[in-house]
Amino acid sequence: MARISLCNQLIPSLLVPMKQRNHHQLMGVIGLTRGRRFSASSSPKISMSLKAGIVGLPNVGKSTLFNAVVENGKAQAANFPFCTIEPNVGIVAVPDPRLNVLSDLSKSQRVVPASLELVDIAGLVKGASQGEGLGNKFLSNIREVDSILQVVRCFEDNDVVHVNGKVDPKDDIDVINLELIFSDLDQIEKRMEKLKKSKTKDSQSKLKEESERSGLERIQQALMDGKPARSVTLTDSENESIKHLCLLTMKPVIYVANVAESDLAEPGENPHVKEVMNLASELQCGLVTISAQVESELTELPSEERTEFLESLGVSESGLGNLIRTTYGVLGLRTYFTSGEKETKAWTILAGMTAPQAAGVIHSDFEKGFIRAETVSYDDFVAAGSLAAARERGVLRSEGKEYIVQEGDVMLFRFNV
Ligand SMILES: Nc1ncnc2c1ncn2[C@@H]1O[C@H](COP(=O)(O)OP(=O)(O)OP(=O)(O)O)[C@@H](O)[C@H]1O
Ligand SMILES: [Mg+2]
Repeated sequence: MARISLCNQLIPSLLVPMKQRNHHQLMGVIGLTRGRRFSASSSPKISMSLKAGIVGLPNVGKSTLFNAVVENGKAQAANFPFCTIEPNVGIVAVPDPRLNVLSDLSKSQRVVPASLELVDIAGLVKGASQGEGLGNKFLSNIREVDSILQVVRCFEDNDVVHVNGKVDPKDDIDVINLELIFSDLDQIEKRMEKLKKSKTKDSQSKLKEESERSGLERIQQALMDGKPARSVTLTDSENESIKHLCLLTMKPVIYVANVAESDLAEPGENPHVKEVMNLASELQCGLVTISAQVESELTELPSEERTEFLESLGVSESGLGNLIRTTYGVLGLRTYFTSGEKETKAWTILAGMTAPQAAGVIHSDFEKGFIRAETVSYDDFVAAGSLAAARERGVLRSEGKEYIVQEGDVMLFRFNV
């Protein structure tokens, strides 16, 4: 079911027990994320946080981008007072215009967007997988993220030093990819040694180990050919058995072409960007063009001056919304909503999740005691104006345990505890 391996936990760790018993309609929960508590009575609540790591060579604009996104995320979602957990980890809201529409219709007291956690990882250099430039430490930081945003320098500026002396996106991408590949090869080798020595007798575990071994052998071959692990088609059991290794080249990648402000209006004219575009499609990666410098300057401006500045550069909006939405999409995530007077909230699930699993994202009790879900598509909800009106029109459906939650569903769960 889950198409991607998420090393970072997907389901929110713990939720405070519900006070009431028996049949409930869901609403108002309290979530704990990474040891931080966001109570229902104070405004910020974070449903499920997935990590995206900003990766790249040194001095390509990673921190500039991180600061702009996090600063902007804060400004956009003032309901995240704990935005920055550590200096280089920030939480950003996933912009979604549907939230305000739903909130207006339901006259909600607050809006809670889905969120992403962004990690600014230090620059990698050639030899990182052998420990060069603290490489092993940085590579282990990458192991903990769910997706990789690889910043690729596409701007020329003699005042900004390039570690390899010239702007060359293909070379830069190759350096990073090779280090990730080396690191995975190293890890696979160690794991294979362990599996060789395994004395497992029980047949179930033996089968598992067999799956792991065959999966790893195929990945190893691909890596030796310079291809990422994600390019290998694995069986479900192979996929499952290798998940625990959190292989770096298994993670989805988005290239972030960092361009000069003069290239923002027509990025396709820049030969460096063209090169990154070709590589992105060849390597099945996402692509976003952005100017980290411009985004960072935008955060310094009062909001009324931002549009003017963007217009002077020939663009109509900041690239950050697109970057965050693309990251969310590349992770194979879907959004469903709950919407009522108290709040309208976007919940994050994986594509293919059933109604009970989606309910479990809010609270594990909702999954255990799931009875049914009342659900209506976003468009039908908006046309009707409310859940009650949707029910009267006959567009609010009652769905059971097998229902696969669809993008944009507005849901109400009935459950028993
Ligand atoms: N699009 C751009 N156009 C021009 N200059 C830029 C652009 N993006 C970033 N820079 C400049 O590049 C320099 C390096 O940026 P930054 O510190 O963000 O890099 P970094 O990748 O985080 O580096 P490190 O790996 O060393 O932490 C800064 O001076 C920044 O202003
Ligand atoms: Mg930096």
